[in-house]
Amino acid sequence: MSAATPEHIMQIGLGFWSSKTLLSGVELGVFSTLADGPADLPTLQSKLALHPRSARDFLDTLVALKLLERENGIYSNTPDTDLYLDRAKPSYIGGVLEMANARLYGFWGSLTEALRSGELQNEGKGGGDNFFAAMYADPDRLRGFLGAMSAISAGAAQAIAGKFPWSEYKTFADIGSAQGMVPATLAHAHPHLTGIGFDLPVVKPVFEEFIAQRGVADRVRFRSGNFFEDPLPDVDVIVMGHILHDWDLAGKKTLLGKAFDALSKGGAVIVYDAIIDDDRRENAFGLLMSLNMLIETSGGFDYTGADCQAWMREAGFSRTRVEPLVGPDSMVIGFK
Ligand SMILES: C[S@@+](CC[C@H](N)C(=O)[O-])C[C@H]1O[C@@H](n2cnc3c(N)ncnc32)[C@H](O)[C@@H]1O
Repeated sequence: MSAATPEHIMQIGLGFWSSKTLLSGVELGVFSTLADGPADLPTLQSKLALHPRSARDFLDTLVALKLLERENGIYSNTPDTDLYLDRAKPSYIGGVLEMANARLYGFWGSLTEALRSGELQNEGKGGGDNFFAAMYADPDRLRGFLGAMSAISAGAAQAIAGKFPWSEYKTFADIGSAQGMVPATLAHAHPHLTGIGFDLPVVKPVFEEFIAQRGVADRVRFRSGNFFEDPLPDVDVIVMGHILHDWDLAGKKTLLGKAFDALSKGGAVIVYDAIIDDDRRENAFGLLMSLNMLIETSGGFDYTGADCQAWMREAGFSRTRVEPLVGPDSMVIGFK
């Protein structure tokens, strides 16, 4: 029998110390600055406008957290932070962390209140605009959010391009496409495919710019629409990534029913999210994501593969299966 220790409890209980140190590092541009070249403490203190009191503690904390390296007093990025946290590189994933720092970090402070009230705790608290309306009223936040979605979905997009039998299909639509990471990745990997990114009208210019940059504008088009009010495009495959978890059970079932109606016979729907394991005890990220939906939405929640397959069968899909993608994400496929 293993002896009890407080270590695990304390690591989780004070986990926000490490989290916020990284988020402030991204906000201050520590990693982008060091991507220009290694630097010593006085140089960084001046370039990052840090007060002398804690500059050394801050940078050495990042060293101890294995997010920076230090040799003979000279700080540099690790290979990971240089690739993923330098704003000048296309591989930058800091958009998600900037969003977490600017929004979620504060909103999660109200988790206890949310658990008691069942009410969201973000910009929409107290009956304001819904999450997307509030976010999309500000062009900078719109771009930031859509870019963050691309960073979150890049790995899943590659896995979906590799794991689904695309050679059997010709057309697809990505419903709630954001900037278009999934359509761009699918079109790039499979030159026989043509696709549609379907999202709210305000997303169009950001989508079209991204698709042109990726060189697939001849095969991927944008369609403006509201997925609760408008019909979904008639295609062979419908993808819904990080969509179903935003909505309550009725909304989830409505979207799956609309996908079934729009698909051609023999078509398929691919739903991906941080799908929770059926026993609801392993995928901590998926369960935390569901709490994040409590903070961010009025009825959204994450779900297991068994839940989603049952909803798909209820919508009319005849065969369903779950396949892991990358990290905490899995896809649930339903065949019409
Ligand atoms: C959480 S993001 C997911 C983006 C992308 N599928 C991914 O996985 O990275 C949800 C997307 O749904 C879009 N959306 C929200 N409500 C919508 C609606 N009623 N009709 C169409 N799109 C909507 C948002 O604009 C946003 O791009």
